[in-house]
Amino acid sequence: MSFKIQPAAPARPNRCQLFGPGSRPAIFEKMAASDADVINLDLEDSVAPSDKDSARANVIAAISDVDWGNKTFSVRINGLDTPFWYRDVVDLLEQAGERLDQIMIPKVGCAGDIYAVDALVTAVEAAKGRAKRISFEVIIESAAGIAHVEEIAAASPRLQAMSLGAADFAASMGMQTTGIGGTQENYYMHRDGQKHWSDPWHWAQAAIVAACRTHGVLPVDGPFGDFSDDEGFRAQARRSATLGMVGKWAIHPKQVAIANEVFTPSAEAVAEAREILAAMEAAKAKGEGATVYKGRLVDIASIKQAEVIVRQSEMISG
Ligand SMILES: CC(=O)SCCNC(=O)CCNC(=O)[C@H](O)C(C)(C)COP(=O)(O)OP(=O)(O)OC[C@H]1O[C@@H](n2cnc3c(N)ncnc32)[C@H](O)[C@@H]1OP(=O)(O)O
Ligand SMILES: O=CC(=O)O
Ligand SMILES: [Mg+2]
Repeated sequence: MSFKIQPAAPARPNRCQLFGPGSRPAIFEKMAASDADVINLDLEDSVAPSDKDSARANVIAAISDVDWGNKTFSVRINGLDTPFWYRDVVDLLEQAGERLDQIMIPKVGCAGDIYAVDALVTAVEAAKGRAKRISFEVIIESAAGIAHVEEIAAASPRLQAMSLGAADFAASMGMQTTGIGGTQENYYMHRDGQKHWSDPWHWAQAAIVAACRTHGVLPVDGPFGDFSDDEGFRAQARRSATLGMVGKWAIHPKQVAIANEVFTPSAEAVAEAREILAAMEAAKAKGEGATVYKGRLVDIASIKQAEVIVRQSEMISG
Protein backbone atom coordinates (compact mmCIF):
# COMPACT_ATOMS: atom_id res chain seq x y z
CA MET A 1 0.00 0.00 0.00
CA SER A 2 1.11 3.48 -0.74
CA PHE A 3 1.91 5.79 2.18
CA LYS A 4 -1.30 7.55 1.11
CA ILE A 5 -4.28 5.59 2.48
CA GLN A 6 -7.11 4.84 0.03
CA PRO A 7 -10.18 6.79 1.21
CA ALA A 8 -13.45 4.93 1.77
CA ALA A 9 -16.33 5.69 -0.58
CA PRO A 10 -19.60 6.94 0.99
CA ALA A 11 -21.19 4.11 3.00
CA ARG A 12 -24.67 4.16 1.51
CA PRO A 13 -26.47 1.66 -0.73
CA ASN A 14 -26.30 2.58 -4.43
CA ARG A 15 -27.28 -0.70 -6.08
CA CYS A 16 -29.83 0.80 -8.41
CA GLN A 17 -30.44 4.35 -9.63
CA LEU A 18 -33.94 4.62 -11.17
CA PHE A 19 -34.29 7.35 -13.80
CA GLY A 20 -37.40 9.14 -14.95
CA PRO A 21 -37.95 12.21 -17.13
CA GLY A 22 -38.80 15.36 -15.19
CA SER A 23 -41.40 16.01 -17.88
CA ARG A 24 -43.37 12.87 -16.85
CA PRO A 25 -44.70 13.60 -13.35
CA ALA A 26 -47.24 10.75 -13.65
CA ILE A 27 -44.45 8.27 -12.88
CA PHE A 28 -42.92 10.09 -9.88
CA GLU A 29 -45.04 8.26 -7.27
CA LYS A 30 -44.20 4.93 -8.95
CA MET A 31 -40.51 5.79 -8.79
CA ALA A 32 -40.84 6.65 -5.09
CA ALA A 33 -42.58 3.32 -4.45
CA SER A 34 -39.82 1.35 -6.19
CA ASP A 35 -37.01 -0.57 -4.49
CA ALA A 36 -34.29 1.60 -6.05
CA ASP A 37 -31.71 2.99 -3.62
CA VAL A 38 -31.30 6.20 -5.63
CA ILE A 39 -33.85 8.24 -7.60
CA ASN A 40 -32.69 10.38 -10.52
CA LEU A 41 -35.24 12.81 -11.86
CA ASP A 42 -33.95 14.00 -15.20
CA LEU A 43 -33.84 17.51 -16.62
CA GLU A 44 -31.35 16.56 -19.36
CA ASP A 45 -31.56 14.16 -22.29
CA SER A 46 -34.97 12.59 -21.62
CA VAL A 47 -36.56 16.06 -21.62
CA ALA A 48 -37.27 17.90 -24.89
CA PRO A 49 -35.86 21.46 -25.08
CA SER A 50 -39.40 22.89 -25.23
CA ASP A 51 -40.21 21.16 -21.90
CA LYS A 52 -37.13 22.23 -19.90
CA ASP A 53 -38.89 24.95 -17.87
CA SER A 54 -41.97 22.88 -17.03
CA ALA A 55 -39.85 19.79 -16.19
CA ARG A 56 -37.78 21.89 -13.78
CA ALA A 57 -40.96 23.15 -12.11
CA ASN A 58 -42.34 19.58 -11.87
CA VAL A 59 -39.16 18.36 -10.23
CA ILE A 60 -38.98 21.21 -7.72
CA ALA A 61 -42.59 20.57 -6.70
CA ALA A 62 -42.09 16.79 -6.47
CA ILE A 63 -39.07 17.11 -4.17
CA SER A 64 -41.42 18.28 -1.40
CA ASP A 65 -44.75 16.82 -2.52
CA VAL A 66 -43.71 13.18 -2.99
CA ASP A 67 -42.57 10.95 -0.11
CA TRP A 68 -39.19 9.66 -1.31
CA GLY A 69 -38.64 7.60 1.84
CA ASN A 70 -35.00 7.01 2.70
CA LYS A 71 -33.77 6.96 -0.90
CA THR A 72 -30.91 9.13 -2.08
CA PHE A 73 -32.68 11.79 -4.15
CA SER A 74 -30.78 13.24 -7.10
CA VAL A 75 -31.62 15.51 -10.04
CA ARG A 76 -29.71 15.37 -13.33
CA ILE A 77 -29.11 18.93 -14.51
CA ASN A 78 -28.34 19.94 -18.07
CA GLY A 79 -24.80 19.94 -19.43
CA LEU A 80 -22.45 22.90 -19.13
CA ASP A 81 -22.55 23.37 -22.92
CA THR A 82 -26.27 24.28 -22.76
CA PRO A 83 -28.11 27.47 -21.78
CA PHE A 84 -30.16 25.51 -19.22
CA TRP A 85 -27.76 24.33 -16.53
CA TYR A 86 -27.30 27.51 -14.46
CA ARG A 87 -31.07 27.94 -14.16
CA ASP A 88 -31.37 24.27 -13.13
CA VAL A 89 -28.87 24.81 -10.31
CA VAL A 90 -30.18 28.19 -9.15
CA ASP A 91 -33.86 27.21 -9.19
CA LEU A 92 -33.24 23.86 -7.54
CA LEU A 93 -31.18 25.34 -4.72
CA GLU A 94 -33.31 28.45 -4.26
CA GLN A 95 -36.70 26.74 -4.49
CA ALA A 96 -36.38 23.04 -3.73
CA GLY A 97 -36.75 21.83 -0.16
CA GLU A 98 -34.02 20.26 1.95
CA ARG A 99 -35.02 16.77 0.73
CA LEU A 100 -32.79 17.24 -2.32
CA ASP A 101 -29.62 15.22 -1.68
CA GLN A 102 -27.60 15.34 -4.86
CA ILE A 103 -27.09 16.93 -8.26
CA MET A 104 -25.94 14.80 -11.18
CA ILE A 105 -23.68 16.66 -13.61
CA PRO A 106 -23.69 15.08 -17.08
CA LYS A 107 -20.97 15.06 -19.74
CA VAL A 108 -18.17 16.31 -17.49
CA GLY A 109 -14.94 16.69 -19.44
CA CYS A 110 -12.51 18.10 -16.86
CA ALA A 111 -12.21 19.02 -13.19
CA GLY A 112 -13.02 22.64 -14.10
CA ASP A 113 -16.58 21.62 -14.99
CA ILE A 114 -17.16 20.48 -11.43
CA TYR A 115 -15.41 23.56 -10.04
CA ALA A 116 -17.86 25.75 -11.95
CA VAL A 117 -20.94 23.96 -10.58
CA ASP A 118 -19.39 23.84 -7.09
CA ALA A 119 -18.83 27.61 -7.12
CA LEU A 120 -22.43 28.28 -8.12
CA VAL A 121 -23.89 25.75 -5.66
CA THR A 122 -21.73 27.08 -2.81
CA ALA A 123 -22.85 30.66 -3.47
CA VAL A 124 -26.57 29.80 -3.61
CA GLU A 125 -26.36 27.57 -0.54
CA ALA A 126 -24.77 30.42 1.41
CA ALA A 127 -27.19 33.04 0.10
CA LYS A 128 -30.24 30.95 0.94
CA GLY A 129 -28.84 29.58 4.22
CA ARG A 130 -29.45 25.99 3.13
CA ALA A 131 -28.69 23.67 6.02
CA LYS A 132 -27.83 20.58 3.98
CA ARG A 133 -24.77 20.58 1.76
CA ILE A 134 -25.70 19.17 -1.65
CA SER A 135 -23.52 16.33 -2.94
CA PHE A 136 -22.57 15.70 -6.57
CA GLU A 137 -22.49 12.76 -8.91
CA VAL A 138 -21.09 12.91 -12.43
CA ILE A 139 -21.40 10.99 -15.67
CA ILE A 140 -18.32 10.05 -17.66
CA GLU A 141 -19.73 9.97 -21.17
CA SER A 142 -17.26 11.63 -23.49
CA ALA A 143 -13.74 11.17 -24.79
CA ALA A 144 -12.62 14.12 -22.66
CA GLY A 145 -14.34 12.68 -19.59
CA ILE A 146 -12.54 9.37 -19.78
CA ALA A 147 -9.23 11.05 -20.68
CA HIS A 148 -9.49 13.21 -17.52
CA VAL A 149 -11.26 10.70 -15.31
CA GLU A 150 -8.82 10.88 -12.41
CA GLU A 151 -8.77 14.68 -12.09
CA ILE A 152 -12.57 14.58 -12.25
CA ALA A 153 -12.76 12.00 -9.45
CA ALA A 154 -10.54 14.29 -7.33
CA ALA A 155 -12.35 17.52 -8.22
CA SER A 156 -14.59 18.21 -5.20
CA PRO A 157 -15.29 16.86 -1.72
CA ARG A 158 -18.95 17.06 -2.76
CA LEU A 159 -18.44 14.27 -5.29
CA GLN A 160 -19.98 10.97 -4.15
CA ALA A 161 -20.56 8.92 -7.30
CA MET A 162 -19.44 8.59 -10.92
CA SER A 163 -21.34 6.70 -13.65
CA LEU A 164 -20.42 5.53 -17.12
CA GLY A 165 -22.95 6.85 -19.65
CA ALA A 166 -22.71 4.34 -22.47
CA ALA A 167 -24.90 6.18 -25.00
CA ASP A 168 -23.16 9.55 -25.06
CA PHE A 169 -19.82 7.86 -24.50
CA ALA A 170 -20.27 5.77 -27.64
CA ALA A 171 -21.27 8.84 -29.64
CA SER A 172 -18.36 10.94 -28.39
CA MET A 173 -15.87 8.14 -29.09
CA GLY A 174 -17.24 7.67 -32.62
CA MET A 175 -18.17 4.06 -31.82
CA GLN A 176 -20.08 2.36 -34.62
CA THR A 177 -23.16 1.39 -32.60
CA THR A 178 -26.57 2.66 -31.55
CA GLY A 179 -26.74 0.16 -28.64
CA ILE A 180 -26.75 1.53 -25.07
CA GLY A 181 -24.49 -0.82 -23.11
CA GLY A 182 -24.17 -4.59 -23.33
CA THR A 183 -22.90 -6.88 -26.08
CA GLN A 184 -22.15 -5.21 -29.40
CA GLU A 185 -22.62 -7.40 -32.47
CA ASN A 186 -19.36 -6.44 -34.17
CA TYR A 187 -17.06 -6.52 -31.13
CA TYR A 188 -15.80 -10.08 -31.26
CA MET A 189 -12.73 -12.24 -31.62
CA HIS A 190 -12.77 -14.97 -34.24
CA ARG A 191 -11.23 -18.40 -33.86
CA ASP A 192 -11.83 -21.77 -35.53
CA GLY A 193 -15.03 -20.56 -37.16
CA GLN A 194 -16.47 -19.31 -33.85
CA LYS A 195 -17.22 -15.76 -32.72
CA HIS A 196 -16.34 -14.87 -29.12
CA TRP A 197 -17.93 -11.63 -28.03
CA SER A 198 -15.84 -9.22 -26.02
CA ASP A 199 -16.83 -6.23 -23.87
CA PRO A 200 -16.23 -2.79 -25.42
CA TRP A 201 -17.18 -0.99 -22.17
CA HIS A 202 -14.69 -2.87 -20.01
CA TRP A 203 -11.72 -0.56 -20.33
CA ALA A 204 -13.73 2.58 -19.56
CA GLN A 205 -15.36 0.88 -16.59
CA ALA A 206 -11.99 -0.21 -15.23
CA ALA A 207 -10.63 3.35 -15.61
CA ILE A 208 -13.66 4.72 -13.74
CA VAL A 209 -13.35 2.16 -10.93
CA ALA A 210 -9.63 2.95 -10.48
CA ALA A 211 -10.23 6.72 -10.41
CA CYS A 212 -13.16 6.35 -8.01
CA ARG A 213 -11.39 3.98 -5.64
CA THR A 214 -8.33 6.28 -5.57
CA HIS A 215 -10.48 9.21 -4.45
CA GLY A 216 -13.25 7.64 -2.35
CA VAL A 217 -16.06 7.93 -4.92
CA LEU A 218 -18.74 5.30 -5.73
CA PRO A 219 -18.28 3.81 -9.24
CA VAL A 220 -21.60 3.07 -10.97
CA ASP A 221 -22.56 1.46 -14.27
CA GLY A 222 -24.98 3.56 -16.33
CA PRO A 223 -27.90 2.68 -18.57
CA PHE A 224 -28.70 -0.53 -20.43
CA GLY A 225 -31.10 0.57 -23.12
CA ASP A 226 -32.73 -2.71 -24.20
CA PHE A 227 -35.13 -3.14 -21.30
CA SER A 228 -36.67 -6.19 -22.98
CA ASP A 229 -33.39 -8.09 -22.50
CA ASP A 230 -33.28 -9.11 -18.82
CA GLU A 231 -30.42 -11.57 -19.24
CA GLY A 232 -28.34 -9.03 -21.16
CA PHE A 233 -28.91 -6.52 -18.33
CA ARG A 234 -28.02 -9.15 -15.72
CA ALA A 235 -24.80 -10.10 -17.54
CA GLN A 236 -23.75 -6.45 -17.89
CA ALA A 237 -24.50 -5.84 -14.19
CA ARG A 238 -22.56 -8.93 -13.12
CA ARG A 239 -19.50 -7.83 -15.11
CA SER A 240 -19.72 -4.38 -13.51
CA ALA A 241 -20.04 -5.82 -9.99
CA THR A 242 -17.08 -8.11 -10.62
CA LEU A 243 -15.01 -5.09 -11.70
CA GLY A 244 -15.80 -3.20 -8.48
CA MET A 245 -18.80 -1.08 -9.42
CA VAL A 246 -21.44 -0.72 -6.70
CA GLY A 247 -24.58 -0.41 -8.78
CA LYS A 248 -26.30 0.27 -12.09
CA TRP A 249 -28.94 2.59 -13.52
CA ALA A 250 -32.45 1.37 -14.31
CA ILE A 251 -34.18 3.17 -17.17
CA HIS A 252 -37.28 1.00 -16.70
CA PRO A 253 -38.77 -0.28 -13.43
CA LYS A 254 -38.28 -3.93 -14.45
CA GLN A 255 -34.51 -3.45 -14.22
CA VAL A 256 -34.58 -2.47 -10.53
CA ALA A 257 -34.95 -5.95 -9.04
CA ILE A 258 -32.18 -7.39 -11.21
CA ALA A 259 -29.75 -4.63 -10.24
CA ASN A 260 -30.60 -5.04 -6.54
CA GLU A 261 -30.06 -8.79 -6.78
CA VAL A 262 -26.71 -8.53 -8.59
CA PHE A 263 -25.24 -5.77 -6.40
CA THR A 264 -26.31 -7.44 -3.12
CA PRO A 265 -23.71 -10.06 -2.21
CA SER A 266 -25.46 -13.45 -2.15
CA ALA A 267 -25.88 -15.37 1.12
CA GLU A 268 -23.39 -17.95 -0.22
CA ALA A 269 -20.79 -15.28 -1.04
CA VAL A 270 -21.14 -13.73 2.43
CA ALA A 271 -20.95 -17.13 4.14
CA GLU A 272 -17.79 -17.98 2.18
CA ALA A 273 -16.24 -14.60 3.00
CA ARG A 274 -16.93 -15.17 6.71
CA GLU A 275 -15.39 -18.66 6.49
CA ILE A 276 -12.26 -17.17 4.91
CA LEU A 277 -12.03 -14.63 7.74
CA ALA A 278 -12.42 -17.45 10.28
CA ALA A 279 -9.76 -19.55 8.48
CA MET A 280 -7.37 -16.60 8.58
CA GLU A 281 -8.07 -15.98 12.29
CA ALA A 282 -7.17 -19.63 12.94
CA ALA A 283 -4.03 -19.27 10.80
CA LYS A 284 -3.02 -16.09 12.65
CA ALA A 285 -3.40 -17.90 16.01
CA LYS A 286 -0.85 -20.43 14.74
CA GLY A 287 1.48 -17.65 13.57
CA GLU A 288 0.76 -18.29 9.87
CA GLY A 289 0.04 -15.58 7.27
CA ALA A 290 -1.21 -18.03 4.66
CA THR A 291 -3.36 -21.14 4.79
CA VAL A 292 -5.57 -23.39 2.68
CA TYR A 293 -9.33 -22.89 2.34
CA LYS A 294 -11.28 -25.39 0.19
CA GLY A 295 -8.07 -26.43 -1.56
CA ARG A 296 -6.95 -22.91 -2.45
CA LEU A 297 -4.52 -20.36 -1.05
CA VAL A 298 -5.84 -17.66 1.23
CA ASP A 299 -3.57 -15.10 2.85
CA ILE A 300 -3.66 -11.61 4.34
CA ALA A 301 -4.88 -10.13 1.03
CA SER A 302 -7.79 -12.59 1.16
CA ILE A 303 -8.89 -10.94 4.43
CA LYS A 304 -9.28 -7.63 2.60
CA GLN A 305 -11.16 -9.30 -0.27
CA ALA A 306 -13.50 -11.07 2.14
CA GLU A 307 -14.03 -7.85 4.12
CA VAL A 308 -15.21 -6.06 0.95
CA ILE A 309 -18.05 -8.58 0.61
CA VAL A 310 -18.96 -8.61 4.31
CA ARG A 311 -18.91 -4.79 4.49
CA GLN A 312 -21.14 -4.51 1.38
CA SER A 313 -23.60 -6.98 2.85
CA GLU A 314 -23.70 -5.28 6.27
CA MET A 315 -24.09 -1.83 4.74
CA ILE A 316 -27.01 -2.98 2.55
CA SER A 317 -28.81 -4.78 5.35
CA GLY A 318 -28.30 -1.65 7.48
C1 LIG B 1 -29.18 7.53 -22.06
C2 LIG B 1 -29.77 8.17 -20.84
O1 LIG B 1 -29.56 9.31 -20.61
S1 LIG B 1 -30.71 7.17 -19.80
C3 LIG B 1 -31.42 8.25 -18.60
C4 LIG B 1 -32.53 9.13 -19.13
N1 LIG B 1 -33.66 8.38 -19.59
C5 LIG B 1 -34.76 8.20 -18.85
O2 LIG B 1 -34.89 8.72 -17.75
C6 LIG B 1 -35.84 7.28 -19.40
C7 LIG B 1 -36.56 6.56 -18.27
N2 LIG B 1 -37.54 5.64 -18.75
C8 LIG B 1 -38.70 6.00 -19.36
O3 LIG B 1 -38.95 7.18 -19.61
C9 LIG B 1 -39.69 4.93 -19.68
O4 LIG B 1 -39.47 3.80 -18.87
C10 LIG B 1 -39.69 4.44 -21.18
C11 LIG B 1 -39.99 5.65 -22.11
C12 LIG B 1 -38.37 3.81 -21.54
C13 LIG B 1 -40.79 3.40 -21.32
O5 LIG B 1 -41.98 3.94 -20.80
P1 LIG B 1 -43.37 3.16 -21.01
O6 LIG B 1 -43.63 3.02 -22.48
O7 LIG B 1 -44.41 3.85 -20.19
O8 LIG B 1 -43.03 1.74 -20.39
P2 LIG B 1 -44.01 0.61 -19.95
O9 LIG B 1 -45.35 0.74 -20.65
O10 LIG B 1 -43.32 -0.69 -20.12
O11 LIG B 1 -44.22 0.92 -18.39
C14 LIG B 1 -44.73 -0.05 -17.51
C15 LIG B 1 -45.15 0.64 -16.22
O12 LIG B 1 -44.00 1.24 -15.61
C16 LIG B 1 -44.19 2.64 -15.45
N3 LIG B 1 -42.90 3.28 -15.74
C17 LIG B 1 -42.29 3.46 -16.93
N4 LIG B 1 -41.09 4.03 -16.75
C18 LIG B 1 -40.95 4.21 -15.42
C19 LIG B 1 -39.89 4.74 -14.63
N5 LIG B 1 -38.78 5.22 -15.19
N6 LIG B 1 -40.05 4.73 -13.30
C20 LIG B 1 -41.18 4.24 -12.72
N7 LIG B 1 -42.21 3.73 -13.43
C21 LIG B 1 -42.09 3.72 -14.76
C22 LIG B 1 -45.27 3.00 -16.46
O13 LIG B 1 -45.95 4.20 -16.07
C23 LIG B 1 -46.14 1.77 -16.41
O14 LIG B 1 -46.92 1.84 -15.24
P3 LIG B 1 -48.40 1.20 -15.18
O15 LIG B 1 -48.21 -0.28 -15.30
O16 LIG B 1 -48.91 1.64 -13.85
O17 LIG B 1 -49.16 1.77 -16.35
O1 LIG C 1 -26.50 9.59 -19.91
C1 LIG C 1 -26.29 8.45 -20.16
C2 LIG C 1 -25.78 7.98 -21.39
O2 LIG C 1 -25.65 6.74 -21.54
O3 LIG C 1 -25.50 8.81 -22.25
MG1 LIG D 1 -25.91 10.86 -21.59
